[in-house]
Amino acid sequence: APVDHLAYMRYALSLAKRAPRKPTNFCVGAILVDEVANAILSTGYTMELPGNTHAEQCCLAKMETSGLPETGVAAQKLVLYTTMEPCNKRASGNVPCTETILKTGGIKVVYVGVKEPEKFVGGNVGRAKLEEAGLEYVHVSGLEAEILEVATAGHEKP
Ligand SMILES: Nc1nc(=O)c(N)c(NC[C@H](O)[C@H](O)[C@H](O)COP(=O)(O)O)[nH]1
Ligand SMILES: [Zn+2]
Repeated sequence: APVDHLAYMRYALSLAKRAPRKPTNFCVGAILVDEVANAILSTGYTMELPGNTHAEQCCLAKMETSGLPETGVAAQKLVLYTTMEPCNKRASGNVPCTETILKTGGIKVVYVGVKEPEKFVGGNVGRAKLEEAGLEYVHVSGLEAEILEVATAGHEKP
C-alpha cells in the first residue's frame, strides 16, 4: 500500500504540540516508522525525556530502551519523520541530532516537514551530512505553516 507521508507528518505534528514552549528552542515532533510494515516503532517530542532533549533524540532513545531488537535490524525499511529537519548544531552545544541519527544506524530516509529557521545557529547544513552518509532526505510539503506555528509557540511574537 502506498505510504501516506502526510498522515505520518501530521501525527508527528500532533506530538510537537505536547512540547513545552520555550523561547530558546523549537517545539518539534518525530516518529520512527517501518515503512514496509507501515508501523510506528517509536515517537518523540522536544523535551519529552528529561533534560534539554530534542524530538528526534527522544524518539531514538526510547527505541533503544523499548527492548525492540537493535534498531534497524527488525525493521524492513526504517525511516524517521520529523516536523523540523534534524539539528546539525545546537546553541547548547549538545550532540546534534544528525549525529544521533547516524550513530543509530539503519535509518534509510529522513522525512522533514520544514527546514530549521536560521534563528539560533544560522543555516542548518545537516542535509548534506545525512546524504553523504547515504540517507535520503525528503521534504514532505503541506504542513509548513502549522509546523512553524507550533515550533515557535514559545517565542516572543515579533
Ligand atoms: N529538529 C529539532 N528538533 C528539536 O526538538 C529542537 N528543539 C530543534 N531545535 C533546533 C535549535 O537549533 C536548537 O534548539 C537551539 O540551537 C538551541 O539548542 P538546544 O535545543 O538548547 O540544544 N530542532
Ligand atoms: Zn536536534
